[in-house]
Order: sequence, then structure tokens, then C-alpha cells
Amino acid sequence: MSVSVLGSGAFGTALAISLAGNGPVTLWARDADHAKAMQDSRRNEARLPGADLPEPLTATADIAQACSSEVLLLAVPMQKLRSVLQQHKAHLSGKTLVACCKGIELHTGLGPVSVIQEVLSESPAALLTGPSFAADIARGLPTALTLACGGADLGKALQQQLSTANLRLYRTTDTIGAELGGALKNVMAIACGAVIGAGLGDSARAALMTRGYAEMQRMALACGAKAETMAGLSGFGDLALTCTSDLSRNYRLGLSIGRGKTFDSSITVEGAATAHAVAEQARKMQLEMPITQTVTNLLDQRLTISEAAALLLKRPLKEE
Ligand SMILES: NC(=O)C1=CN([C@@H]2O[C@H](COP(=O)(O)OP(=O)(O)OC[C@H]3O[C@@H](n4cnc5c(N)ncnc54)[C@H](O)[C@@H]3O)[C@@H](O)[C@H]2O)C=CC1
Ligand SMILES: O=C(CO)COP(=O)(O)O
Repeated sequence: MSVSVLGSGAFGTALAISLAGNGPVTLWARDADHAKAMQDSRRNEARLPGADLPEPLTATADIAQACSSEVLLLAVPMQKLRSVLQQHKAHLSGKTLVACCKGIELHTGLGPVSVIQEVLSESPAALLTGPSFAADIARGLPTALTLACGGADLGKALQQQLSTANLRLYRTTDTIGAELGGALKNVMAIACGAVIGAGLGDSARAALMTRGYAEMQRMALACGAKAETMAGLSGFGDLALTCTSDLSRNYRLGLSIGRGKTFDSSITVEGAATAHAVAEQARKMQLEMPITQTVTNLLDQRLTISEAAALLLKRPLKEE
């Protein structure tokens, strides 16, 4: 099965570089000048500086050419996924679609696989998620990800096809768990960044990561996901990476909040919209998610970091 990656951001480019080790791969950019610059310079300096595009990788802005592949990886920001699917529906229809984004859609509360199923119900859908920085994948550093697909046979085929020499995929049929793990860890990363940025210490971060994980489990189980998925690469694994590394944009947004600094709004930070989407879902489902709620209050500047910490600390004492 041939593969194309739609979306020439950091992650799409890194995945295409890695997949080029398996054979020809097409990388689609919406902007013709960007595609041409990548094809000519064999670099994507705008989004993934310093990484060489290998010879089997073809960059194009021709959506028909990109969608001639059987498997299409969708590496666009979560809040843009629906419009990309709708805009290119005719080309995408009937293809196997693998979402590579992390988040929950703001106005529907849906994850990426559910959005694909809503817009293109006849197309098989899967999700590629887990702990990985684009820069690491592009450098060929060892990485392990989760391939989530409701259909077990298709999941196995995609696992084979999308694993590369340095990218090891595990598979699951629990798409809801994988969606929620990848989405919620970004919210927790914003919280952890804020704590570190404000100088509240590593112990506070460990507390947030652990209680954040409890929130992730609470929502995942209430949505029918498996606890083991949350304990795997797409949940715990990505939580550990994103809450502890300056390479994470979500964590860096949190650092800025904690330091009282502004953050470049053009940078893709999935956890911001997702925090609002999840807080709303939690309200509807009557789930307690105090850290997620606090992150929305910090993002909307309804609380300062010291007010937020004080409120979390003085919640009623409870069993772990
Ligand atoms: N950067 C990373 O290390 C990783 C990113 N991801 C996920 O990958 C997804 C994409 O993130 P990045 O590539 O890092 O973001 P990015 O900000 O580097 O790139 C986003 C890309 O999407 C494209 N795009 C936006 N709207 C579009 C539209 N309507 N039509 C076509 N293309 C459109 C932009 O042109 C840009 O090339 C996010 O959900 C992120 O959570 C997952 C794992 C690692
Ligand atoms: O998802 C990621 C790591 O697994 C990338 O994190 P950021 O989107 O916060 O940069």
C-alpha cells in the first residue's frame, strides 16, 4: 500500500522522512510555494529546520497526486481536521485515513477518529499517536508510537506498513482511549509548564502529573476506553514526555503562563482548545476534572497561577 502524508508541518514532515526509509512517500502542502521550496531545497526550513528530505520523498501541493496513495496520514492541527476533510472529501473518499493529530474538537467534543467517521463514514479510520517529538523522528532517533484502529486486521496491516527502522508501532483497537490519551496529556503539559514557570517546583509537577493521570483515567473509563490504553504509549508515555520537556509547545505555553510572559499565538498548541472542549465534556458528564478546569481558567486569565495553586490545594481532602 502506498502512503502519503497530508500536512507539511513539523510532524507530517518528520513522519514522511521516516516513512521514506520504507519506500516512496508523498508529502502534501496546501501552499504551492511551500511544496516547491521543499522539493527544490530538500528541506522544510519553515517547520522542521535542519532536517534533510530523503530522495524517496516527493513534496507536492497537488491534492489529487497526494491522494492517489491508498493510505493517507492526516498531520494537520486537530481544530483544522474537519475543514481539511470537508474541503478534500472527493479525493479522500474511500481511502484509509490515519489521523496524526492530538486533541478534541472544540465545538463537538469529538476526537480525530470520530471526526473522520462523521465526515467520511465510508473511509476506514485510524490514529497514530504517542510520545514523539518531530525533531527526534526526523533525526532517526528511536521512537515508539500507538497505532489505534477499530478494525483489528486493518490495524495489523497499518502497524506493519507504518513501522520503520526507528519508529516502532504498537497497536490497539481502543481508538477512544488513544484519542483521549493524546488529547488530555497536552492539557496536563500546560499545567506542568505553568507550575515550573512559576517556580513551584518539581514536587508540584509530580503531583500534577499523577493527579492529571487520574483525571485522564476518569474521563477515559467514563467514555468506554480501556485503562490499559491510558497506561500505554498514547497516555502515560506521552504524558511523561510532554510534561517534562522544553521541546513540547504545550509545556512551553505553560512555562510562559507561569512566568507571566506572552506566547506566540501562531504556534500550534493543541492543549488550549482541547482543555476547553474537555472541560465542557466533563461538565456534561458530571466528571470532576479540577486540573483541566484550572487550565481553562489560566488560559482565559480568570485565575493567576498562585490563585490556581491555592484553589487546587484547598479542595476537600479525599482518598487516593
Ligand atoms: N510536532 C510534534 O513533535 C508532534 C506533533 N503531533 C501532532 O501533529 C499535529 C500537527 O502538529 P505539527 O505538525 O507539529 O504542527 P505545525 O504547526 O508544525 O504544522 C501544522 C501544519 O498544518 C498545516 N495546516 C493547517 N491548516 C491546514 C489546512 N486547513 N489545510 C492544510 N494544511 C493545514 C499548516 O500549513 C502546517 O504545515 C498536532 O495535532 C500535533 O499535536 C504529534 C506528535 C508530535
Ligand atoms: O505530542 C507531542 C509529543 O508527543 C508534541 O508535543 P507538543 O505539541 O506539545 O509540542
